[in-house]
Amino acid sequence: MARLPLKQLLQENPKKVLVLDGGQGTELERRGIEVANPIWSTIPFIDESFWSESSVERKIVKEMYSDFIKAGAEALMTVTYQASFKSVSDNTSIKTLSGYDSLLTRIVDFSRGCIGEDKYLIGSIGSWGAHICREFTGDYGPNPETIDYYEYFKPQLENFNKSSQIDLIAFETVPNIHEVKAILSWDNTVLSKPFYIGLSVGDNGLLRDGTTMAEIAEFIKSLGNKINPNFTFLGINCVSFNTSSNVLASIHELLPDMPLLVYPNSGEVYDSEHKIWLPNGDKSNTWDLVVKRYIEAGARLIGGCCRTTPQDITEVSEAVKKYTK
Ligand SMILES: C[S+](C)CC[C@H](N)C(=O)O
Ligand SMILES: N[C@@H](CCS)C(=O)O
Ligand SMILES: [Zn+2]
Repeated sequence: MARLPLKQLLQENPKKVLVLDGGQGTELERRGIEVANPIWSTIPFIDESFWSESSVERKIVKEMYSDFIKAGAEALMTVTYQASFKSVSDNTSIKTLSGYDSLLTRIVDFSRGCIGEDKYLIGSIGSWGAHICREFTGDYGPNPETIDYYEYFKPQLENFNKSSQIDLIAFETVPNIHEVKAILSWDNTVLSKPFYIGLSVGDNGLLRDGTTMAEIAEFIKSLGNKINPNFTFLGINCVSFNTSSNVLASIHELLPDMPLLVYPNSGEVYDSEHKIWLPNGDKSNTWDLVVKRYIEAGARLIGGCCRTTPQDITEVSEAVKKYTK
């Protein structure tokens, strides 16, 4: 394996900041793939025709990875954000656990083939809310504490745990405190490789369900040494570009020793009913400025989420080089 284990890389190089890719789902959409459906960006992988060398969609996915790498990405994600067993089995002809497991393994192996051995491959798992498009509201109904998050995540988690290709598991765009607590209650028999949690935070600096960053920090501190040692980064993703550096700084202040990650969206706002992005009224910051702030706030993994492109990652990568010299 050409790459060092991720934790070793970070421990041996305390100043190292890894550059992540941009938003895969919206980037595929920009390149002509129709993603407005219940399994969102995983849709191209479902039809058997994707796996033939002549597939146009296959070429698009390969080119996307190649362009993110050219832009400077060192860690790239599988396109499996909305590929939970529930989402896939409810909405495609794949109904069995074994069929589902084969699909994920195929996607993971294909993704590794696209990015090569020296880049890190992150297994993307969208939050529970993603399958009902509530990742930007955190509205998990009247009893979010009774949802069986483990049952929901288990098939995807087990596939990524056992995969030798996946370096890091990503719980992305998590908007609800009960889901955060559930994930952090799993020990290293359930989550047996490095993982992170990307919180979905509003412009008001609160988790989408209204929980403060201070409450989240207190909860993490309360776990003490019972915390799963594979918990590698905490951070934010798909938060607005403009507010992201303030939110990250507030988490850093509360948890100064926690390695952080950040990959904001473009600042456009998702209309979940029509599955379209509404314009960003105020793109007042630049990547150069926000990346500088992210690094000051303890970020070790920086990239872009929805509606960010290889051009954004070029700017992220240049800024990371500049501020980690
Ligand atoms: C991060 S959002 C743009 C993903 C898509 C959303 N869950 C949907 O299903 O429309
Ligand atoms: N990794 C996912 C996150 C969506 S919020 C994507 O970029 O498509
Ligand atoms: Zn996003």
